[in-house]
Amino acid sequence: MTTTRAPGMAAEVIAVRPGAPLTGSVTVDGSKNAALPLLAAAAALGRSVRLSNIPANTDVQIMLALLQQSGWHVAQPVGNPATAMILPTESRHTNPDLPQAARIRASYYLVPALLARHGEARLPWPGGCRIGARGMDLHFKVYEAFGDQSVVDDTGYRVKTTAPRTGTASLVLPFRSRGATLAAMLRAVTTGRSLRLGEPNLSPEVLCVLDALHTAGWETRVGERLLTLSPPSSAPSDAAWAVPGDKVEAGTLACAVAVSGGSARIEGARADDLGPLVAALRQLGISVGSKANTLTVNAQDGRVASRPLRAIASLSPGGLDADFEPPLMALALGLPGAHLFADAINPGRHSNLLPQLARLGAVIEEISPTECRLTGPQQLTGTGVEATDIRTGSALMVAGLTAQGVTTLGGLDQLRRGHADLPGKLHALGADVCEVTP
Ligand SMILES: CC(=O)N[C@H]1[C@@H](OP(=O)(O)OP(=O)(O)OC[C@H]2O[C@@H](n3ccc(=O)[nH]c3=O)[C@H](O)[C@@H]2O)O[C@H](CO)[C@@H](O)[C@@H]1O
Ligand SMILES: C=C(OP(=O)(O)O)C(=O)O
Repeated sequence: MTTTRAPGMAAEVIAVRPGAPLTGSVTVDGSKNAALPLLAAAAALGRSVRLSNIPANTDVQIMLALLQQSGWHVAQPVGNPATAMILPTESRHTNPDLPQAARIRASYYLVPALLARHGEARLPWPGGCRIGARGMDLHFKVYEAFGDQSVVDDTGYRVKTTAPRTGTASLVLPFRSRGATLAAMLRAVTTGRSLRLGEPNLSPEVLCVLDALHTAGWETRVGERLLTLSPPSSAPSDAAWAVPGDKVEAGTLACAVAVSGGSARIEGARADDLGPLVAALRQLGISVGSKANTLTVNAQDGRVASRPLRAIASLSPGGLDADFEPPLMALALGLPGAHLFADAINPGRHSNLLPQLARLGAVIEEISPTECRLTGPQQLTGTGVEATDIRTGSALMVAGLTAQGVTTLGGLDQLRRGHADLPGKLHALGADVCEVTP
Protein backbone atom coordinates (compact mmCIF):
# COMPACT_ATOMS: atom_id res chain seq x y z
CA MET A 1 0.00 0.00 0.00
CA THR A 2 1.40 3.44 -0.87
CA THR A 3 0.53 6.82 0.58
CA THR A 4 -1.54 8.99 -1.70
CA ARG A 5 -2.64 12.50 -0.84
CA ALA A 6 -5.30 14.40 -2.71
CA PRO A 7 -4.59 18.12 -2.31
CA GLY A 8 -7.38 20.08 -0.68
CA MET A 9 -9.42 17.05 0.36
CA ALA A 10 -9.71 15.94 3.94
CA ALA A 11 -9.13 12.22 4.52
CA GLU A 12 -12.23 10.40 5.63
CA VAL A 13 -10.33 7.47 7.12
CA ILE A 14 -6.73 6.51 7.59
CA ALA A 15 -5.75 2.98 6.64
CA VAL A 16 -2.75 1.43 8.42
CA ARG A 17 -1.21 -1.97 8.00
CA PRO A 18 1.93 -3.70 9.20
CA GLY A 19 5.07 -3.15 7.17
CA ALA A 20 8.81 -2.87 7.56
CA PRO A 21 10.19 -1.74 10.95
CA LEU A 22 10.06 2.06 11.27
CA THR A 23 13.40 3.78 10.72
CA GLY A 24 14.86 7.21 10.10
CA SER A 25 14.23 10.49 11.79
CA VAL A 26 11.24 12.76 12.30
CA THR A 27 10.61 16.08 14.08
CA VAL A 28 7.55 16.63 16.24
CA ASP A 29 5.37 19.75 16.10
CA GLY A 30 4.96 22.19 18.96
CA SER A 31 2.86 20.86 21.82
CA LYS A 32 -0.89 21.53 21.72
CA ASN A 33 -1.16 21.41 25.50
CA ALA A 34 1.68 23.92 25.90
CA ALA A 35 0.66 26.18 23.01
CA LEU A 36 -2.86 26.66 24.40
CA PRO A 37 -1.86 28.14 27.79
CA LEU A 38 1.03 30.06 26.21
CA LEU A 39 -1.43 31.77 23.85
CA ALA A 40 -3.69 32.60 26.79
CA ALA A 41 -0.67 33.86 28.76
CA ALA A 42 0.28 36.09 25.84
CA ALA A 43 -3.23 37.57 25.87
CA ALA A 44 -3.11 37.96 29.66
CA LEU A 45 0.13 39.91 29.46
CA GLY A 46 -1.66 42.71 27.60
CA ARG A 47 1.27 43.61 25.35
CA SER A 48 2.88 42.24 22.25
CA VAL A 49 4.15 38.66 22.47
CA ARG A 50 5.82 36.75 19.64
CA LEU A 51 5.14 33.03 19.90
CA SER A 52 6.96 30.55 17.65
CA ASN A 53 6.64 26.80 16.99
CA ILE A 54 2.82 26.98 17.17
CA PRO A 55 1.36 23.68 15.95
CA ALA A 56 -1.35 23.69 13.25
CA ASN A 57 -3.78 21.35 15.00
CA THR A 58 -7.44 22.35 15.19
CA ASP A 59 -7.60 23.06 18.95
CA VAL A 60 -4.87 25.65 18.52
CA GLN A 61 -6.62 27.13 15.47
CA ILE A 62 -9.78 27.50 17.55
CA MET A 63 -7.82 29.21 20.33
CA LEU A 64 -6.36 31.69 17.82
CA ALA A 65 -9.87 32.40 16.51
CA LEU A 66 -11.16 32.94 20.07
CA LEU A 67 -8.40 35.47 20.70
CA GLN A 68 -9.31 37.34 17.52
CA GLN A 69 -13.00 37.34 18.45
CA SER A 70 -12.37 38.73 21.90
CA GLY A 71 -10.00 41.66 21.42
CA TRP A 72 -6.57 40.53 20.28
CA HIS A 73 -4.77 40.75 16.95
CA VAL A 74 -3.12 37.57 15.75
CA ALA A 75 -0.50 38.51 13.14
CA GLN A 76 1.18 35.63 11.35
CA PRO A 77 4.22 36.40 9.17
CA VAL A 78 3.59 35.38 5.55
CA GLY A 79 5.26 32.04 4.89
CA ASN A 80 5.72 31.31 8.61
CA PRO A 81 2.38 30.12 9.97
CA ALA A 82 4.05 28.55 13.03
CA THR A 83 4.79 32.03 14.42
CA ALA A 84 2.27 34.60 15.60
CA MET A 85 2.37 38.00 17.26
CA ILE A 86 -0.41 38.30 19.84
CA LEU A 87 -1.28 41.86 20.77
CA PRO A 88 -4.32 43.63 22.15
CA THR A 89 -6.46 45.61 19.70
CA GLU A 90 -6.86 49.30 20.44
CA SER A 91 -10.62 49.36 20.20
CA ARG A 92 -12.56 48.01 23.17
CA HIS A 93 -14.66 45.12 21.91
CA THR A 94 -17.88 44.46 23.71
CA ASN A 95 -17.79 41.19 25.58
CA PRO A 96 -18.26 38.66 22.75
CA ASP A 97 -20.21 35.42 22.61
CA LEU A 98 -17.67 32.67 22.08
CA PRO A 99 -19.58 29.53 21.02
CA GLN A 100 -16.41 27.90 19.67
CA ALA A 101 -15.07 27.85 23.23
CA ALA A 102 -17.34 24.84 23.75
CA ARG A 103 -15.21 22.84 21.32
CA ILE A 104 -11.97 22.85 23.31
CA ARG A 105 -11.16 22.11 26.95
CA ALA A 106 -8.52 24.84 27.11
CA SER A 107 -10.92 27.74 26.46
CA TYR A 108 -10.97 28.04 30.27
CA TYR A 109 -7.44 29.48 30.06
CA LEU A 110 -8.93 32.65 28.52
CA VAL A 111 -10.83 33.70 31.64
CA PRO A 112 -8.08 35.93 33.15
CA ALA A 113 -7.45 37.75 29.86
CA LEU A 114 -11.20 38.26 29.30
CA LEU A 115 -11.60 39.59 32.85
CA ALA A 116 -8.83 42.10 32.27
CA ARG A 117 -10.26 43.22 28.95
CA HIS A 118 -14.00 43.15 29.60
CA GLY A 119 -14.41 42.92 33.39
CA GLU A 120 -16.33 39.71 32.76
CA ALA A 121 -15.68 36.32 31.18
CA ARG A 122 -18.78 34.64 29.77
CA LEU A 123 -18.08 31.22 28.31
CA PRO A 124 -19.86 27.98 27.47
CA TRP A 125 -18.70 24.88 29.36
CA PRO A 126 -15.47 23.69 27.79
CA GLY A 127 -15.35 20.74 25.41
CA GLY A 128 -12.33 18.69 24.40
CA CYS A 129 -11.92 14.95 24.82
CA ARG A 130 -14.91 13.12 26.25
CA ILE A 131 -12.97 11.18 28.85
CA GLY A 132 -15.37 11.39 31.78
CA ALA A 133 -16.59 14.21 34.01
CA ARG A 134 -14.13 17.08 33.75
CA GLY A 135 -14.94 19.64 36.42
CA MET A 136 -13.94 23.30 36.76
CA ASP A 137 -14.81 23.85 40.42
CA LEU A 138 -11.16 24.52 41.37
CA HIS A 139 -10.95 27.25 38.75
CA PHE A 140 -13.83 29.07 40.45
CA LYS A 141 -12.04 28.70 43.80
CA VAL A 142 -8.98 30.28 42.21
CA TYR A 143 -10.99 33.26 40.93
CA GLU A 144 -12.68 33.61 44.34
CA ALA A 145 -9.20 33.86 45.93
CA PHE A 146 -8.64 36.88 43.68
CA GLY A 147 -11.99 38.41 44.71
CA ASP A 148 -13.86 37.49 41.51
CA GLN A 149 -17.41 36.14 41.51
CA SER A 150 -18.60 33.17 39.47
CA VAL A 151 -22.06 32.13 38.37
CA VAL A 152 -22.75 28.85 36.59
CA ASP A 153 -25.75 27.40 34.79
CA ASP A 154 -26.46 24.49 32.48
CA THR A 155 -24.98 26.18 29.45
CA GLY A 156 -21.84 27.74 30.85
CA TYR A 157 -20.26 30.06 33.39
CA ARG A 158 -19.59 33.73 34.06
CA VAL A 159 -16.75 35.15 36.11
CA LYS A 160 -16.91 38.83 37.08
CA THR A 161 -14.40 41.17 38.62
CA THR A 162 -15.42 43.03 41.79
CA ALA A 163 -13.70 45.99 43.48
CA PRO A 164 -9.93 45.78 42.80
CA ARG A 165 -7.92 44.12 45.55
CA THR A 166 -4.22 44.29 46.30
CA GLY A 167 -1.71 42.10 48.12
CA THR A 168 -0.81 38.47 47.67
CA ALA A 169 -3.48 35.99 46.59
CA SER A 170 -2.96 32.71 48.46
CA LEU A 171 -4.58 29.33 48.12
CA VAL A 172 -3.82 25.64 48.34
CA LEU A 173 -5.22 23.33 45.68
CA PRO A 174 -6.93 20.19 47.02
CA PHE A 175 -5.33 18.28 44.13
CA ARG A 176 -2.77 19.21 41.52
CA SER A 177 -4.99 20.34 38.66
CA ARG A 178 -3.04 21.67 35.69
CA GLY A 179 -5.91 23.88 34.59
CA ALA A 180 -6.45 25.42 38.02
CA THR A 181 -2.70 26.03 38.47
CA LEU A 182 -2.56 27.91 35.18
CA ALA A 183 -5.76 29.80 36.03
CA ALA A 184 -4.11 31.07 39.23
CA MET A 185 -0.91 32.06 37.43
CA LEU A 186 -2.71 33.92 34.65
CA ARG A 187 -5.08 35.67 37.06
CA ALA A 188 -2.02 36.89 39.01
CA VAL A 189 -0.71 38.30 35.73
CA THR A 190 -3.90 40.16 34.82
CA THR A 191 -4.37 41.59 38.33
CA GLY A 192 -0.66 42.41 38.73
CA ARG A 193 -0.75 40.67 42.13
CA SER A 194 1.63 38.23 43.76
CA LEU A 195 0.54 34.60 44.08
CA ARG A 196 1.29 31.86 46.61
CA LEU A 197 -0.15 28.60 45.32
CA GLY A 198 0.12 25.44 47.43
CA GLU A 199 0.08 21.96 45.85
CA PRO A 200 0.60 23.26 42.31
CA ASN A 201 0.65 21.14 39.19
CA LEU A 202 4.25 21.13 37.92
CA SER A 203 3.79 19.45 34.54
CA PRO A 204 5.98 20.67 31.65
CA GLU A 205 2.93 22.56 30.31
CA VAL A 206 2.82 24.63 33.52
CA LEU A 207 6.60 25.05 33.76
CA CYS A 208 6.88 26.39 30.21
CA VAL A 209 4.35 29.13 31.05
CA LEU A 210 6.28 29.93 34.24
CA ASP A 211 9.48 30.22 32.18
CA ALA A 212 7.69 32.47 29.70
CA LEU A 213 6.39 34.75 32.47
CA HIS A 214 9.90 34.84 33.92
CA THR A 215 11.27 36.13 30.62
CA ALA A 216 8.51 38.77 30.75
CA GLY A 217 9.87 40.05 34.07
CA TRP A 218 7.80 38.05 36.61
CA GLU A 219 9.69 36.62 39.56
CA THR A 220 8.93 32.91 39.76
CA ARG A 221 9.75 30.31 42.42
CA VAL A 222 8.81 26.67 42.27
CA GLY A 223 9.02 23.94 44.84
CA GLU A 224 7.04 20.70 45.02
CA ARG A 225 4.65 22.17 47.58
CA LEU A 226 4.58 25.86 46.66
CA LEU A 227 4.63 28.02 43.55
CA THR A 228 5.06 31.79 43.92
CA LEU A 229 4.83 34.59 41.39
CA SER A 230 5.62 38.27 41.90
CA PRO A 231 5.03 41.06 39.39
CA PRO A 232 7.91 42.69 37.48
CA SER A 233 9.58 45.55 39.31
CA SER A 234 10.33 47.51 36.13
CA ALA A 235 8.43 48.14 32.90
CA PRO A 236 8.92 45.02 30.79
CA SER A 237 9.67 44.97 27.08
CA ASP A 238 8.01 42.89 24.38
CA ALA A 239 8.32 39.14 24.84
CA ALA A 240 9.35 36.31 22.48
CA TRP A 241 8.39 32.78 23.49
CA ALA A 242 8.59 29.37 21.80
CA VAL A 243 6.17 26.47 22.21
CA PRO A 244 8.11 23.40 23.37
CA GLY A 245 8.03 20.31 21.15
CA ASP A 246 5.10 17.97 21.72
CA LYS A 247 6.13 15.36 24.30
CA VAL A 248 2.95 13.34 23.65
CA GLU A 249 3.50 13.26 19.89
CA ALA A 250 7.13 12.22 20.55
CA GLY A 251 5.98 9.51 22.97
CA THR A 252 3.37 8.23 20.52
CA LEU A 253 5.94 8.04 17.72
CA ALA A 254 8.35 6.25 20.07
CA CYS A 255 5.66 3.64 20.81
CA ALA A 256 5.05 3.28 17.06
CA VAL A 257 8.76 2.70 16.36
CA ALA A 258 8.98 0.20 19.22
CA VAL A 259 5.86 -1.77 18.24
CA SER A 260 7.20 -2.13 14.70
CA GLY A 261 10.55 -3.45 15.98
CA GLY A 262 12.26 -0.46 14.42
CA SER A 263 14.98 2.00 15.24
CA ALA A 264 14.55 5.77 14.80
CA ARG A 265 15.28 9.28 16.08
CA ILE A 266 12.49 11.54 17.18
CA GLU A 267 13.57 15.15 17.32
CA GLY A 268 12.09 18.26 18.86
CA ALA A 269 10.71 17.33 22.29
CA ARG A 270 12.71 18.12 25.42
CA ALA A 271 14.31 15.19 27.24
CA ASP A 272 13.16 16.70 30.56
CA ASP A 273 9.53 16.43 29.42
CA LEU A 274 9.92 12.79 28.41
CA GLY A 275 11.38 11.30 31.63
CA PRO A 276 8.31 9.29 32.75
CA LEU A 277 7.64 8.02 29.21
CA VAL A 278 11.26 6.95 28.78
CA ALA A 279 11.10 5.12 32.13
CA ALA A 280 7.96 3.27 30.99
CA LEU A 281 9.56 2.26 27.67
CA ARG A 282 12.66 0.99 29.47
CA GLN A 283 10.44 -0.98 31.85
CA LEU A 284 9.09 -2.71 28.75
CA GLY A 285 12.63 -3.60 27.70
CA ILE A 286 12.87 -1.07 24.87
CA SER A 287 16.26 0.53 24.40
CA VAL A 288 15.75 4.31 24.53
CA GLY A 289 18.15 7.25 24.66
CA SER A 290 16.97 10.73 25.55
CA LYS A 291 19.22 13.75 25.36
CA ALA A 292 18.49 17.46 24.80
CA ASN A 293 15.83 17.42 22.06
CA THR A 294 16.46 13.94 20.67
CA LEU A 295 14.77 10.69 21.59
CA THR A 296 16.31 7.55 20.09
CA VAL A 297 14.38 4.31 20.11
CA ASN A 298 15.89 0.95 19.24
CA ALA A 299 13.65 -2.10 19.32
CA GLN A 300 15.43 -4.02 16.59
CA ASP A 301 17.01 -6.60 18.87
CA GLY A 302 13.52 -7.87 19.80
CA ARG A 303 14.22 -8.00 23.55
CA VAL A 304 11.40 -9.21 25.75
CA ALA A 305 9.98 -7.13 28.58
CA SER A 306 12.27 -7.34 31.57
CA ARG A 307 9.34 -6.82 33.92
CA PRO A 308 5.68 -6.00 33.56
CA LEU A 309 4.73 -2.38 32.91
CA ARG A 310 2.84 -0.44 35.55
CA ALA A 311 1.58 2.69 33.81
CA ILE A 312 -0.18 4.74 36.47
CA ALA A 313 -1.21 8.22 35.31
CA SER A 314 -0.45 10.87 37.92
CA LEU A 315 -0.73 14.63 38.48
CA SER A 316 2.22 14.57 40.91
CA PRO A 317 5.53 16.21 39.97
CA GLY A 318 7.42 13.83 37.69
CA GLY A 319 4.34 11.59 37.29
CA LEU A 320 3.29 9.85 34.08
CA ASP A 321 1.07 12.19 32.03
CA ALA A 322 -2.29 10.50 31.43
CA ASP A 323 -1.96 11.27 27.73
CA PHE A 324 0.94 8.79 27.41
CA GLU A 325 -1.19 5.87 28.62
CA PRO A 326 -3.11 5.02 25.43
CA PRO A 327 -0.09 4.66 23.09
CA LEU A 328 1.77 2.73 25.80
CA MET A 329 -1.21 0.37 26.03
CA ALA A 330 -1.14 -0.18 22.28
CA LEU A 331 2.57 -0.98 22.51
CA ALA A 332 2.25 -3.24 25.57
CA LEU A 333 -0.31 -5.41 23.75
CA GLY A 334 2.54 -6.58 21.52
CA LEU A 335 5.10 -7.21 24.28
CA PRO A 336 5.37 -10.12 26.73
CA GLY A 337 4.29 -9.59 30.32
CA ALA A 338 1.24 -8.78 32.44
CA HIS A 339 0.87 -5.02 32.15
CA LEU A 340 -1.22 -2.75 34.38
CA PHE A 341 -2.72 0.61 33.40
CA ALA A 342 -4.53 3.14 35.58
CA ASP A 343 -5.93 6.59 34.78
CA ALA A 344 -7.95 7.84 37.73
CA ILE A 345 -7.53 11.43 36.51
CA ASN A 346 -9.80 10.95 33.51
CA PRO A 347 -12.48 8.50 34.67
CA GLY A 348 -13.88 7.95 31.18
CA ARG A 349 -10.58 7.34 29.39
CA HIS A 350 -10.73 3.56 29.47
CA SER A 351 -14.39 3.37 28.43
CA ASN A 352 -13.38 5.25 25.28
CA LEU A 353 -10.16 3.41 24.48
CA LEU A 354 -10.78 -0.19 25.50
CA PRO A 355 -13.79 -0.93 23.25
CA GLN A 356 -11.83 0.29 20.23
CA LEU A 357 -8.81 -1.89 21.06
CA ALA A 358 -11.24 -4.79 21.64
CA ARG A 359 -12.48 -4.35 18.05
CA LEU A 360 -8.94 -5.20 16.97
CA GLY A 361 -9.17 -8.34 19.09
CA ALA A 362 -7.32 -7.08 22.17
CA VAL A 363 -8.17 -8.90 25.38
CA ILE A 364 -8.02 -6.42 28.25
CA GLU A 365 -9.37 -7.09 31.71
CA GLU A 366 -11.09 -4.13 33.38
CA ILE A 367 -10.30 -4.32 37.07
CA SER A 368 -12.32 -1.15 37.71
CA PRO A 369 -13.56 1.72 35.49
CA THR A 370 -10.12 3.33 35.71
CA GLU A 371 -7.78 0.31 35.97
CA CYS A 372 -7.12 -2.52 33.59
CA ARG A 373 -4.56 -5.21 32.91
CA LEU A 374 -3.55 -7.12 29.84
CA THR A 375 -1.14 -9.89 29.06
CA GLY A 376 1.03 -9.67 25.98
CA PRO A 377 1.98 -10.45 23.38
CA GLN A 378 -1.38 -10.47 21.63
CA GLN A 379 -1.89 -10.73 17.88
CA LEU A 380 -4.39 -8.07 16.77
CA THR A 381 -6.45 -8.11 13.58
CA GLY A 382 -7.21 -5.01 11.55
CA THR A 383 -10.77 -3.73 11.25
CA GLY A 384 -12.68 -0.42 11.29
CA VAL A 385 -12.08 1.63 14.47
CA GLU A 386 -12.91 5.15 15.64
CA ALA A 387 -10.81 7.92 17.17
CA THR A 388 -13.27 8.71 19.96
CA ASP A 389 -10.73 11.10 21.49
CA ILE A 390 -7.27 12.33 20.50
CA ARG A 391 -5.20 9.71 22.30
CA THR A 392 -7.55 6.84 21.44
CA GLY A 393 -6.98 7.83 17.80
CA SER A 394 -3.20 7.91 18.07
CA ALA A 395 -3.09 4.66 20.07
CA LEU A 396 -5.17 2.93 17.38
CA MET A 397 -2.65 4.03 14.76
CA VAL A 398 0.12 2.46 16.85
CA ALA A 399 -1.92 -0.74 17.24
CA GLY A 400 -2.65 -0.78 13.49
CA LEU A 401 1.07 -1.12 12.78
CA THR A 402 0.99 -4.73 14.03
CA ALA A 403 -2.64 -5.73 13.48
CA GLN A 404 -2.91 -8.35 10.73
CA GLY A 405 -4.56 -6.91 7.61
CA VAL A 406 -5.82 -3.36 7.39
CA THR A 407 -6.95 -1.10 10.24
CA THR A 408 -9.13 1.80 9.12
CA LEU A 409 -9.40 4.70 11.52
CA GLY A 410 -12.34 7.09 11.40
CA GLY A 411 -13.16 10.07 13.61
CA LEU A 412 -10.20 11.98 12.26
CA ASP A 413 -11.52 15.30 13.57
CA GLN A 414 -10.57 14.07 17.03
CA LEU A 415 -7.06 13.07 15.98
CA ARG A 416 -6.50 16.42 14.27
CA ARG A 417 -7.53 18.32 17.40
CA GLY A 418 -4.20 17.27 18.86
CA HIS A 419 -1.92 16.51 15.91
CA ALA A 420 -1.68 18.49 12.67
CA ASP A 421 -0.36 15.46 10.79
CA LEU A 422 0.44 12.33 12.77
CA PRO A 423 -0.09 10.04 9.73
CA GLY A 424 2.47 12.12 7.80
CA LYS A 425 5.03 11.68 10.56
CA LEU A 426 4.47 7.92 10.69
CA HIS A 427 4.78 7.80 6.93
CA ALA A 428 8.08 9.70 7.14
CA LEU A 429 9.39 6.82 9.28
CA GLY A 430 8.25 4.32 6.67
CA ALA A 431 4.85 3.28 8.02
CA ASP A 432 2.36 1.84 5.57
CA VAL A 433 -0.29 4.53 6.04
CA CYS A 434 -2.83 5.66 3.52
CA GLU A 435 -5.25 8.58 3.70
CA VAL A 436 -8.50 7.51 2.05
CA THR A 437 -10.41 10.52 0.79
CA PRO A 438 -14.11 10.55 -0.09
C1 LIG B 1 -5.53 21.09 27.59
C2 LIG B 1 -4.81 20.15 28.48
O1 LIG B 1 -3.68 20.38 28.87
N1 LIG B 1 -5.45 19.02 28.79
C3 LIG B 1 -4.84 18.06 29.67
C4 LIG B 1 -5.29 18.34 31.10
O2 LIG B 1 -6.71 18.29 31.14
P1 LIG B 1 -7.56 18.89 32.38
O3 LIG B 1 -7.90 20.28 32.10
O4 LIG B 1 -8.70 17.96 32.55
O5 LIG B 1 -6.51 18.78 33.56
P2 LIG B 1 -6.55 19.11 35.11
O6 LIG B 1 -5.22 18.65 35.64
O7 LIG B 1 -6.93 20.51 35.35
O8 LIG B 1 -7.71 18.20 35.66
C5 LIG B 1 -7.58 16.82 35.86
C6 LIG B 1 -8.96 16.29 36.23
O9 LIG B 1 -9.33 16.89 37.48
C7 LIG B 1 -10.70 17.21 37.51
N2 LIG B 1 -10.90 18.63 37.78
C8 LIG B 1 -10.03 19.57 37.31
C9 LIG B 1 -10.22 20.90 37.60
C10 LIG B 1 -11.33 21.27 38.39
O10 LIG B 1 -11.57 22.44 38.67
N3 LIG B 1 -12.16 20.30 38.83
C11 LIG B 1 -11.98 18.99 38.55
O11 LIG B 1 -12.78 18.15 38.96
C12 LIG B 1 -11.31 16.82 36.19
O12 LIG B 1 -11.89 15.55 36.30
C13 LIG B 1 -10.11 16.73 35.27
O13 LIG B 1 -10.34 15.78 34.28
O14 LIG B 1 -4.70 17.35 31.92
C14 LIG B 1 -5.19 16.00 31.66
C15 LIG B 1 -4.66 15.07 32.74
O15 LIG B 1 -3.31 15.17 32.91
C16 LIG B 1 -4.71 15.62 30.25
O16 LIG B 1 -5.22 14.33 29.93
C17 LIG B 1 -5.20 16.66 29.25
O17 LIG B 1 -4.60 16.41 28.00
C1 LIG C 1 -7.36 15.19 26.76
C2 LIG C 1 -6.70 15.96 25.91
O1 LIG C 1 -7.02 17.18 25.51
P1 LIG C 1 -8.13 18.17 26.09
O2 LIG C 1 -7.83 18.31 27.56
O3 LIG C 1 -7.88 19.42 25.34
O4 LIG C 1 -9.45 17.56 25.82
C3 LIG C 1 -5.46 15.50 25.25
O5 LIG C 1 -4.68 16.37 24.81
O6 LIG C 1 -5.27 14.29 25.14
